[in-house]
Amino acid sequence: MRLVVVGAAGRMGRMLVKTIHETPGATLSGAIEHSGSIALGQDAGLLAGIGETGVKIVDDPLPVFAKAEGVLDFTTPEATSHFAELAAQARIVHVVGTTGLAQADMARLEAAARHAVVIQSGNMSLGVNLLAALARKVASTLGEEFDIEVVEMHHRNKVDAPSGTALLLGEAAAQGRGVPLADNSERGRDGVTGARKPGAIGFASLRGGTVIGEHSVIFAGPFERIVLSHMAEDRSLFSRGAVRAALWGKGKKPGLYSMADVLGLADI
Ligand SMILES: NC(=O)C1=CN([C@@H]2O[C@H](COP(=O)(O)OP(=O)(O)OC[C@H]3O[C@@H](n4cnc5c(N)ncnc54)[C@H](OP(=O)(O)O)[C@@H]3O)[C@@H](O)[C@H]2O)C=CC1
Ligand SMILES: O=C(O)C1=N[C@H](C(=O)O)C[C@H](O)C1
Repeated sequence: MRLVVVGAAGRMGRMLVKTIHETPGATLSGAIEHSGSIALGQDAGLLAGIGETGVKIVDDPLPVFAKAEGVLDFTTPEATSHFAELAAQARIVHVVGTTGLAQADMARLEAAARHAVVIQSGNMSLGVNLLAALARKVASTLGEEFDIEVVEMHHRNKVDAPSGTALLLGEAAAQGRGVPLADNSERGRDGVTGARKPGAIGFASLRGGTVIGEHSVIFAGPFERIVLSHMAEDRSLFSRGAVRAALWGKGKKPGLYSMADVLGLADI
């Protein structure tokens, strides 16, 4: 499958280039960065530390998408909205790992998914998607006397909070409870907040150092706590998930899919 990496000079972009190189059935057919990026003109493989691939980083996605079958996108919400439109026009698989997506960005992905396969997830790892299924199950089993808190820690350069994964886990817990997350989430507590609202799902974000990604869903009840946790140990966890998603998406009907669909976890 011919794959393009957008944001090819980023932390995930470089990891994606490496993973494509290591994956049978996948080939790097293009690498995109924004105009003005200092990476333009560089070989994507050299930048990723795998040696020369002959694929130079360029800033015009149109001719690159026209020759590809899929695009792997871990960039920014604005860039992802733009790439969604272009990928839909080219009818190629769009794997979206970008987090911090607003409702309007999700609406653009939904519109693109009418014409092409879009696979979007705040976390591409097996472990986190399994954790989400477990959080849904635990939340559906316990009553409101168990308070739910989602805690995450990431590296100092992460720009969005709560993380996409924290929101995915919060959404799973809300589904388990049978309530909409939007009406029940408590974010960014500071000052005299008053007592915790019954039924709230709380979020707390820590930032520092080089932490790749750590998440816990805490169910705090009377005199006991259940803590479900996941720790990412290497970014290749996410890039391998993304390449697997692209290969899975090839030949599927247009639509908006999740990593749970790719991993066969949607029904558990
Ligand atoms: N779903 C998942 O499993 C995972 C999701 N992520 C998410 O992926 C995203 C990227 O993370 P990370 O790699 O750490 O971030 P980086 O900032 O390292 O990478 C993003 C890259 O995209 C580039 N970029 C920005 N705008 C454009 C554009 N218009 N066209 C092309 N390239 C562009 C940036 O360039 P420049 O730096 O010059 O601005 C940068 O090189 C984040 O939202 C993060 O949360 C991360 C890991 C796993
Ligand atoms: O920005 C990151 O690094 C990560 N972002 C994703 C998120 O927001 O959850 C996934 C992973 O935790 C790493």
